[in-house]
Amino acid sequence: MGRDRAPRRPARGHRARGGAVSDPANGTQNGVDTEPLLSLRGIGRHFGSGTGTTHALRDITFDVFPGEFVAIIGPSGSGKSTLLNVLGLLDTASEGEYRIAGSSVSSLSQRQRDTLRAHTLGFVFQASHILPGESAAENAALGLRIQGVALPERRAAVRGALERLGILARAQALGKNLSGGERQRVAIARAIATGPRLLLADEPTGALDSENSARIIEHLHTLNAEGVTILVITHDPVVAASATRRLVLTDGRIREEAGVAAAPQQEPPHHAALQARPAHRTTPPDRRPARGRTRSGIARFGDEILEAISTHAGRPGRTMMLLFAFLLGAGGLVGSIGLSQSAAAQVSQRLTSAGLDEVVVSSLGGGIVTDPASSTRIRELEGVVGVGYRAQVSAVNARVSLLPPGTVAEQPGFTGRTMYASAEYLRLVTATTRPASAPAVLEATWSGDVALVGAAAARELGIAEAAPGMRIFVAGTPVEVIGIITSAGRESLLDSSVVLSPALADRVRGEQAELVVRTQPGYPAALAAAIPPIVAPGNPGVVTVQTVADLRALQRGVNADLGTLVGIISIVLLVLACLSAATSMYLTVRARAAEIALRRAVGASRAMIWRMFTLEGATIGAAGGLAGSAAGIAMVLVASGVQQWTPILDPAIIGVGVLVGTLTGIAAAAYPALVAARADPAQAIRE
Ligand SMILES: Nc1ncnc2c1ncn2[C@@H]1O[C@H](COP(=O)(O)OP(=O)(O)OP(=O)(O)O)[C@@H](O)[C@H]1O
Repeated sequence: MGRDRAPRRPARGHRARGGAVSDPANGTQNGVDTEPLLSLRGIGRHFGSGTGTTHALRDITFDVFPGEFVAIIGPSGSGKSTLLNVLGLLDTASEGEYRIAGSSVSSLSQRQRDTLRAHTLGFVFQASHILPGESAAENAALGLRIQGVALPERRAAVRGALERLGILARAQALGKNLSGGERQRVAIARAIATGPRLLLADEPTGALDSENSARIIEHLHTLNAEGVTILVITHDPVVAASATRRLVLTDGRIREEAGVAAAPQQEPPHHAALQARPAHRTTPPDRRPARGRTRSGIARFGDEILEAISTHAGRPGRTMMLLFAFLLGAGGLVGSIGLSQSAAAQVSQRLTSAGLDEVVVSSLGGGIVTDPASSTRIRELEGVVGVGYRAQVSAVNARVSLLPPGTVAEQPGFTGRTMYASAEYLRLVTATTRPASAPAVLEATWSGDVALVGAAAARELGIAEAAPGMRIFVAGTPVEVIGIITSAGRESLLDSSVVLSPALADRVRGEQAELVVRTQPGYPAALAAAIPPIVAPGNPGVVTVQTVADLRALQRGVNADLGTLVGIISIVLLVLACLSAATSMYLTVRARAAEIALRRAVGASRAMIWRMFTLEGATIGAAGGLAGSAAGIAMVLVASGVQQWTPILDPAIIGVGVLVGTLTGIAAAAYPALVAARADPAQAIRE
């Protein structure tokens, strides 16, 4: 259907029903177009179902021929916008047949509909839907960008369109700085830059004063005179009067306004601008720009990335928030990887410094270890360099303070370690003291209750120097500080330790007593086997011997634990970053509904919209990842500096940060991009 025969293309004042088509072979008669550009037969559109059904359009039948200027008028709610959306392929009719240039739209794929919208149709909306952060020229180029038209052609077409609308001088002004009239002219420039055959305009003068309205009407007529078919929805009687044909919609039904054939010949009374309206042409010239050169896939992708970046630049507040979310995620990841690697290296370094020359002996209950005979027997074994003694004192037992307990209301608790150690132990771990003789004094039982204090412990306790009469209190007992450990040697914890003399052992209980046996290189394994029967001949099973080989297994365990911990922290941080970014992007999609609809209207496919938001996520994620890498590296450097570790920073970690940021950005954008791609443009354009 839709091919009712009529003798020739009606010049003006067509019937509302049964528009004419003749000569299907070429659609012309004597050089005059006879095939309708638009043909509607029995079109209906209803929303909802059952008793709540709204019939917005009912049995709409009419044709629009090339070169016509048709006004659709009607009261509010009569279905005008719905009709325009159906005509513009932003919405689909519930029933009837709609043909554009002879092709039934119901047989077209979504992609073909997008292409048809991009190349054949141009839209001008009541709210001009100008992108506020982009210049007038960039706004006008939107359709061409979506079509992938090469830059020189794009520039030329945009320049031509802006010039025709008399707004070239404002080409570089941002959309948000344009006046209402200027916006609408840019919107028309955007619509015509792609060289459409049909311009669909919804209340193009609705928000304008009479002077600006007159200019817009003039421009529409100039375009019409150049061959663009115009279909305009309007409440403005002047626009309606200037059309060559008027269709009236009432309650979703259409009728041709009686006696309109002569209407276009009359000059509208109060728009002087229209006096210059050119005569209506029957055969429009083909105004479509040559589309020989479109951008290659890579160049288009580059354009899309630039567009994503420019979108971020146009919304600095939101961009900073998103950037911060990704910065935290990627920074946490990079920082925790760097810190765990540095910490693992530190553990390795400790173990290496323990070297292959150490055996640690402990026993159940500790009695065997504390027996001086055990040390003497071990010392006699081949390969033994020395035997040192150490024992921990639990914090509960130690209660170290500078002033006697109870003399001041509250004393800060000492957070370091309290231990017993023999002078030989201090020598074996190569600790140094001031005075150098302090370790020997520590062991001499006649010296009474004395202690050595590590440099960091001394700072914490507020001890400047070991001096006669300088005391601390350990479990309420006054203890003289006889020296400061100036260098902790191989046992770095000594720095923050208080080392007590054995004379205190009867009042302050020690635990985990151990003998540290320093050996010649290569002896630990043999000594580990030899020591238990020597120190506990009757029951060697109560003796535990640890060598560095055991500690290496421990190191692997520690590294694995650190790795797991880092993994969990990183995943939590990334998930949080992803969730907060996804929320923000989802809100953005909602806020940009009109922009999405506009892009769909000028020909963007669903895939393009999906790509646009995904690229926005990827670019902000990559930027956040880069910033996060920098922050993470700074964190590792600062923490290592404070801990006096050697920072371990693999340069590849920057790449990891950027990659993880990008992937998180894509993941965050996935759902919002899908929502955007699926958005109903007809619905969004109303909002
Ligand atoms: N998505 C929708 N869901 C439900 N009802 C809808 C939807 N779109 C339009 N309608 C209804 O269809 C009818 C026609 O609406 P439409 O917006 O096309 O009218 P209009 O003539 O353009 O009105 P106005 O001049 O006020 O913009 C109205 O009753 C409207 O509420």
